[in-house]
Amino acid sequence: MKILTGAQIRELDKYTIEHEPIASIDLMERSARAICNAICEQWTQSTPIVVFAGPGNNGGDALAMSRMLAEKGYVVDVFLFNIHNHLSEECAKNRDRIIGEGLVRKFTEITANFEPPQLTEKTLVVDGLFGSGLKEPLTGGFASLVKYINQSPSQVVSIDIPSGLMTESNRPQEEPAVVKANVTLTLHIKKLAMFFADCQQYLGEVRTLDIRLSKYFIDTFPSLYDTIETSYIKSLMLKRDDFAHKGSMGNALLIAGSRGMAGAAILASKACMRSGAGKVTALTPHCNLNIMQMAVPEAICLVDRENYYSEAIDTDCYQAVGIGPGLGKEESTALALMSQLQQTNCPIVLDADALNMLGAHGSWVQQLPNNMIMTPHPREFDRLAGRRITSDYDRLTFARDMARDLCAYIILKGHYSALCLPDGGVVFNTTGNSGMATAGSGDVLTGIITALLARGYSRKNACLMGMYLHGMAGDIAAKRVGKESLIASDIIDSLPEAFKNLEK
Ligand SMILES: NC(=O)C1=CN([C@@H]2O[C@H](COP(=O)(O)OP(=O)(O)OC[C@H]3O[C@@H](n4cnc5c(N)ncnc54)[C@H](OP(=O)(O)O)[C@@H]3O)[C@@H](O)[C@H]2O)[C@@H](O)CC1
Ligand SMILES: Nc1ncnc2c1ncn2[C@@H]1O[C@H](COP(=O)(O)OP(=O)(O)O)[C@@H](O)[C@H]1O
Ligand SMILES: [K+]
Repeated sequence: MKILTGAQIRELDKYTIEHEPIASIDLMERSARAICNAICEQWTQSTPIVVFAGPGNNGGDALAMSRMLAEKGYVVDVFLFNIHNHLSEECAKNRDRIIGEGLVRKFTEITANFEPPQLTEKTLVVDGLFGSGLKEPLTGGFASLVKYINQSPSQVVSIDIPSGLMTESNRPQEEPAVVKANVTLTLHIKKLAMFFADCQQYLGEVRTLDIRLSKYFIDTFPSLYDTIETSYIKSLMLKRDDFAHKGSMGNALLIAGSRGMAGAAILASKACMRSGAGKVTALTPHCNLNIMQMAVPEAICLVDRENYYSEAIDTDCYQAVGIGPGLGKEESTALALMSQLQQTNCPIVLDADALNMLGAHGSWVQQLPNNMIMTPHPREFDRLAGRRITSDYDRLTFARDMARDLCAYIILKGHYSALCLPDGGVVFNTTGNSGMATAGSGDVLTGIITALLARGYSRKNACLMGMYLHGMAGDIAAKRVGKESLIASDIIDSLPEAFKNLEK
């Protein structure tokens, strides 16, 4: 599903209104009906409802919804904020309708002073102050109202997006004036901010309500942001030839591990073997040889004479190389890494310490050959970027620019990992769960993507499939062992079932 910016959503609304065609006020009725139904599913008529409506169409939705809830027998008190004596056309029409019907218990239009109502544990607050039209952070009276809502013991439902939250960029504020919702009922399409970790505290449970906006517009309008579709991933699956042999199924090399970090190499190599590569070779320090051979007997081991990776090797016989898990950050390792990158011609995945070493030698990042795949978690990305980035939107923007400048594939890892492509596009992954927040999960991802590259998937497809399979295996593992007990090996153990799901 594409993700549209606030400006694009306004165009989508406009296009739907012109081409369905449907009057703007009727589209608002449709949104309000969907919101009303969602609330009725979760709260009974015995719940007193307090609605805060703003001056724009978000407020219009809230007013229309209040009328519908009142028609269904809910006790509704409505506060419409019209401080500047200017309401959007649809908001004004809905104010007139609400007054005309007279079904809500109390309707107050605030033009100056506001006496806040009592909000109790029983009250349901509906926040329809501001939606996708918010232009800047809330201040003054609106900020005080948001604070009042957030300090109350009431449940809060936000219409479209919690008021105060921007649809895209939200920079850290000292005292953020953003409603903290328990449930966000977002209209038709999730907003970009909903994919960021730093916005989750405001969103609560996000439910997307279908308001039948133009499918044609969404399908044909170019968008920078997209989410992975299962059907698309299934369509990418390469068939195994009946006459396949291990030499034709890809030879993958992993450069991983150092003294005390054999586990990273083991996890990456096992995941690589489980992801379809014909042969996996691990280049690892001599001190880890025995444990590697015992833990992953299927893998071939090449040995570095030091306790860490110290020397680049010839990679001509491999179809893909994964570098980084547990590598350590010795200066000679960093030099070996740079030399390796210059002399390796096949696709390369850079993870963990490989990224940290590049970050520590700032100028090296700009010298990277084209087409690198990088899989940083947020802190690793900040090291690569050479500065502490304070918002998830800024980090994503930085990663997008870096992917374009370096012609690289950057997977910014997180709950919704984001693949930034050389053409400037971003694809969010939708599989995976918090059980995967456990050491070694990232090493598994490196192994999976390296295997897929060796198998012959393009860089883009290996990244998409890798993120998806990794998350799906994590979801299968969470069902089996629960999120609390999940460890990285469980993700590997669930890879067979994840692959089987894609073959169905
Ligand atoms: N038919 C449709 O189009 C549909 C629209 N839909 C609904 O409409 C919502 C979008 O509506 P919207 O575009 O009217 O914007 P909205 O979020 O209500 O805010 C605008 C108001 O806020 C004000 N304002 C802005 N920033 C401010 C600030 N910092 N501090 C204070 N005020 C500020 C701004 O003032 P102005 O800049 O105009 O002076 C204006 O008055 C969307 O989220 C969805 O709920 C759905 O029903 C689907 C069909
Ligand atoms: N809350 C979460 N939801 C979904 N996926 C997660 C979550 N936490 C971690 N992951 C996934 O687990 C992996 C963790 O990688 P990383 O931080 O590099 O771990 P490590 O360095 O320990 O191997 C990433 O692929 C990430 O997307
Ligand atoms: K809102």
